Amino acid sequence: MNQPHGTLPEHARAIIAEEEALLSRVQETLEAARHKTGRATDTQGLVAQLQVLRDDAATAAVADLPHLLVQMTQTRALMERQEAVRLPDSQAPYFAHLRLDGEGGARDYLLGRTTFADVSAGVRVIDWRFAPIARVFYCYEEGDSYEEYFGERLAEGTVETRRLVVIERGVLTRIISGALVLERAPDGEWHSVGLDVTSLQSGGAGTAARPEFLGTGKGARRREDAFGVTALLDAEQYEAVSTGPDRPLLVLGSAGSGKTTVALHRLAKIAFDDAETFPQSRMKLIVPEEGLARLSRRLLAPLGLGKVAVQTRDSWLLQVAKQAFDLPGIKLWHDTPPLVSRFKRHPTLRRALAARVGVPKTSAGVTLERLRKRLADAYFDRHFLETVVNAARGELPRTAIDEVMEHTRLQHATPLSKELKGITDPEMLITVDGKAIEEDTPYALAGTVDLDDLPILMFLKAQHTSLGLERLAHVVLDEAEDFSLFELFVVSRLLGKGKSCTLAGDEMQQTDAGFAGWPAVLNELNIRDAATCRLQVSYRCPRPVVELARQVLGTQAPAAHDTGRPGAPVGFHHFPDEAQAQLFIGEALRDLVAREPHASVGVIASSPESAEAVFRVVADMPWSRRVSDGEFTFEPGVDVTDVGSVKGLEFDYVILPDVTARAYPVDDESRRRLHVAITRTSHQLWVVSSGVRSHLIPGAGAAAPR
Ligand SMILES: Nc1ncnc2c1ncn2[C@@H]1O[C@H](COP(=O)(O)OP(=O)(O)OP(=O)(O)O)[C@@H](O)[C@H]1O
Repeated sequence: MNQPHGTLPEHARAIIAEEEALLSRVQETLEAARHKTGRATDTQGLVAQLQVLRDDAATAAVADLPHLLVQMTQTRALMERQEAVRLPDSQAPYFAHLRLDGEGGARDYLLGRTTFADVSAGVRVIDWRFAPIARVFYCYEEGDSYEEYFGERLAEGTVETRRLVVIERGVLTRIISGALVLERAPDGEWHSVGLDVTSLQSGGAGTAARPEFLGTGKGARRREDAFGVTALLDAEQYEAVSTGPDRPLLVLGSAGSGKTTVALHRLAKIAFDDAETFPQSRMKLIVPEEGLARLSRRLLAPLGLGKVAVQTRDSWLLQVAKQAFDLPGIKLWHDTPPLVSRFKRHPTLRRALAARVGVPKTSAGVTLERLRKRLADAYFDRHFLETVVNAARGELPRTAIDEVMEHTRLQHATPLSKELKGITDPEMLITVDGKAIEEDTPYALAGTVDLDDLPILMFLKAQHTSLGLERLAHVVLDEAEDFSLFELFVVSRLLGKGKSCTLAGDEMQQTDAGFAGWPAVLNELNIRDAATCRLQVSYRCPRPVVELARQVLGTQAPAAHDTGRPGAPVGFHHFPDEAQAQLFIGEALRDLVAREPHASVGVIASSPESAEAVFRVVADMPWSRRVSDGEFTFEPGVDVTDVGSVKGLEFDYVILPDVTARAYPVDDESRRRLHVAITRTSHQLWVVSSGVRSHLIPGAGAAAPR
């Protein structure tokens, strides 16, 4: 597959020469522009640039006009604000090369992150968000005829060249032209290598890896982030990204199909197309977990969206609740029993509570404390709780009723501090180990509010009066299947009349039972007319992983459209006891990290406790990290974590250390949890078990567990 430069065919060498010459020209032109703006005072430099642009515009072809006009507008705006001109980064000024043969003859366009044109030098770097040219790039193949509106006028022509290029630290290192992939080795020699576009981002094609051997060579060498996914968006994704800013959009698709990618690129395009209506300060991304919040911030920065606020659902809820109730703080209880939490998040509670509230008569009594008491009345009403549980049709066990009542009783008990207010000596309110007297006792719950209650309390308040929340210009909800109807209700209050929002989700990844369904989600947000796109291509996971994930889902699995690219087979390893399994994992990790020091590895346990146990075997290694609060660093190395923390994330290698019958019993929720863990894999997956292996893994025995 590997063909060195000397033996490359003539046309491949011509492509390399052409791309290298083009890059040199761009870098020289950029250098000159930088020199010009650096020498003059800012304003003088801008005036000069505007003059050049005007001259260009006077002689430009139709296809050039739109981006020249954009650049003129931007330059004028900068002049008004007395800011310096932003030029593309000459270390990586663009990521794609498009040559169009149209009415004015052949023209080269380079897609990058910042627009820059010097038409006299034949240099046109176009921001990928800039519609007419970008649309041709994303929606047409080399050799296709195109017909697109450039401004008011219809432009026609042929796509002569469509190439992806990787420029790292100012050097061209990769060219992809159709099926031809050319790579520059560190010694400067060019080679032709095999094509696997879908895995470009993570390093290359699948190899003939064996299931019992961890490692496919992907993490052996350092990978630069030069080849951003922006260059790879497929036509379907680009269409979704280009949905008009006012239209709500629901992005659906299986794990790793690019939902987050689409949502974030849409945000970038909206901000670019109409920065005045959609300033970054009024756009927000809300995600269920800290790990995904951190990843999203990293992905937003190169898209120029560093000022968009990214919040976890919990921190967002607390922030809006404080605003809605005009309180500096709310005493939260963070250890809500899982069943109580599930009850409070279930869609049937939303319906039952709406019916119970009835038509409000007065806006008096909407303080947090008053509403908290009213909500407690409902939680103490056994008949009401039974109605909710019955309506859930088996998704909520009957034991939830007593658990909710007991939990509410503890939260509404008189705080110990009040009961003991006769005691004036503060020393007497401290235990021998220095803790407050109610700590670690049921009294600690007294006077607290569950996080899950915050949206319910806001819902109750909104029945009487406005929540007084600041409106947002655009909201993105990632992993939208994890938002309860009450939370969506609060989101709808943030959107106001605009309704500009993007929801990305996959019902197969809901972490707890009780997803209301997409129609109910859209209904709650009052966006029944939302555009919907269903992404079909599985980009993250190789085929063996996709197939296992589908088998684990069983009858819940949606119809298959695409089963991913070829890749390493899944390794199944079974041991009589846990200690053996952990030692085996420790050895395999040491070996892998020695061979592939730049790989990212996720050891994803079924629970935090199990993650803690596995971590012990590698805790002393400098490359191992125990990630418990979503504090991922996204550096090479091994993250030992649990399935509750990894939604939306991905690793080159994934090891599931405890796929036992106890950790993943045969029920729908376990199926979805295991499916989430499996689909974090971008290269190779190992499923490790001890004792009794989970029956969710198909062909127990046939898949050669050891
Ligand atoms: N068109 C594409 N070509 C190549 N890679 C892509 C493409 N679109 C997305 N990817 C890559 O696929 C991976 C998964 O993308 P993303 O995280 O957006 O998927 P997702 O559907 O949100 O996943 P999840 O369901 O796990 O949340 C990322 O590495 C992303 O960069």
